[in-house]
Amino acid sequence: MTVDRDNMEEKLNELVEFSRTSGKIDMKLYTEYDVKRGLRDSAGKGVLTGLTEISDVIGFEVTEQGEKIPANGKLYYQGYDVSELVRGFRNRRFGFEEITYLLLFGELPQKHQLDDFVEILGSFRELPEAFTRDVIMKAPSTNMMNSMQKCVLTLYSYDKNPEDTSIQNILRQSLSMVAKMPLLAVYSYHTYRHCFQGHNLVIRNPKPELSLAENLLQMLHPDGKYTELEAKVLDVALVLHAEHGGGNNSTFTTHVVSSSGTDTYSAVAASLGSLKGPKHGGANLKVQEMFEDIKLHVTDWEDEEKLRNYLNLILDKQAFDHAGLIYGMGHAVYTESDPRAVILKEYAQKLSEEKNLEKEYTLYTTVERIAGECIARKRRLLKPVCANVDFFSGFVYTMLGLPKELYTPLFAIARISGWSAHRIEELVNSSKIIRPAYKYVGHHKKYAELEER
Ligand SMILES: CC(=O)SCCNC(=O)CCNC(=O)[C@H](O)C(C)(C)COP(=O)(O)OP(=O)(O)OC[C@H]1O[C@@H](n2cnc3c(N)ncnc32)[C@H](O)[C@@H]1OP(=O)(O)O
Ligand SMILES: O=C([O-])CC(=O)C(=O)O
Repeated sequence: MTVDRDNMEEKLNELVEFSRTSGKIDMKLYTEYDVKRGLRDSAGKGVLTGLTEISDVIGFEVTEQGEKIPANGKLYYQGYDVSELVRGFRNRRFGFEEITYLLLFGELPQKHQLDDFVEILGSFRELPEAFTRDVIMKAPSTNMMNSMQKCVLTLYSYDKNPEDTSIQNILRQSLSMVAKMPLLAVYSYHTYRHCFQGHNLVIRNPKPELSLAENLLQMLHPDGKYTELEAKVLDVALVLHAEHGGGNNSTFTTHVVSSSGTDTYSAVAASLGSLKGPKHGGANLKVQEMFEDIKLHVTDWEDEEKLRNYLNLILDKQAFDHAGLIYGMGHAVYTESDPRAVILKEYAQKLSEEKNLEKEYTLYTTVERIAGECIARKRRLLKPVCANVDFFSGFVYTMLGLPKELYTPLFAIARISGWSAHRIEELVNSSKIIRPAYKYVGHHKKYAELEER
């Protein structure tokens, strides 16, 4: 049968129109039934759906009178202030491994415990035989997050015990995932460059004695070389992205999916899908694209008025991707500041001085300042809007020579530690399937035979 493409397009367009109109719900009903849209109350506060000891995300202070006021953000991993943790291992190589241990087991490791843990991770840092050829290089993708999802799902087939949801088995699978994630990302990237851009394909093996950050860099660069500074900054970035409470979209996905009793590979693939979204981890790539767009349209970066006008056009859906969002700005919890953005901003400043990119850094900080005001005014927000973790990360990665295709995968390489800790916490504590309610607001109808419709 030959397909009439034009006719098919028309038929599909009709269905598109049905999809647009049939599911449209009157916004007033959300208020009438007090629906917690986005699982948030009318003040924007998240609905309490779980308890966790893994991390604490703080965006407000409570006064003696019990009033909640915006404050500089604080983030604690298992009770430890993340800013202190980052300062604490300034001169050590395995910050991310140490933090992964902390998130999973609740305490900072002693020296011998960290050494053993690094050795265990190193032993998992290899792919099954011919996996790169048979899985990563087959049906390559232009998006590394999708490529990683495919790889994660396929690793199920290579696991001799994939379905067992005992904590022992889930921990084994989780550590294996933490160790393998950089390989999946970097090899997917090399494959993409080879298949879509015609570059030579160089696959470098991981080295068990190197940290995860060092391994990532040595596998990424064809000559395997990297500087100590590059490895250190990347290690810090991974630590800062490793965990953010149970309510963030990808970790909540981990909770939802794990609560059904599914396997680890399915849970990780689902969380990767969530993290990819531009309102979540995918924002780091969007920020970079947004800045390219701003630079194209506002030539004088010091002209604050022109920058403000352009940001307002973005918010009015008249510029950039027409989504009405200034990426890298705003957060569901933080108000005055996101502590991770504060740290990444410091690195951005230092690196921009080294690379003679001070003008670019100033553009970022100007947009950061103006965008907060513009968003608050346009969206009539009473709380301050700050830069989030995604605002400076892409700029930092670019200065480290990391390609934009790997920005969101880098987030995933880090956040797998948090997802794993939360998956275990979900299964240790709760046997209750997560199942909120949706109120039916349609109309019941009488069935009509095909000929009578
Ligand atoms: C790792 C991370 O996930 S960090 C976040 C990364 N995402 C981004 O940077 C994308 C841009 N930012 C946003 O879209 C939002 O700030 C989010 C998704 C991060 C948080 O959204 P919310 O929890 O709804 O934030 P909040 O309650 O403060 O928002 C209030 C209103 O301001 C809007 N708003 C908040 N930030 C922005 C922004 N950067 N640009 C435009 N509008 C914004 C929200 O869309 C919301 O409008 P709505 O009520 O009509 O939906
Ligand atoms: O907590 C959130 O909503 C988003 C998130 O994952 C983060 O900021 O790291």
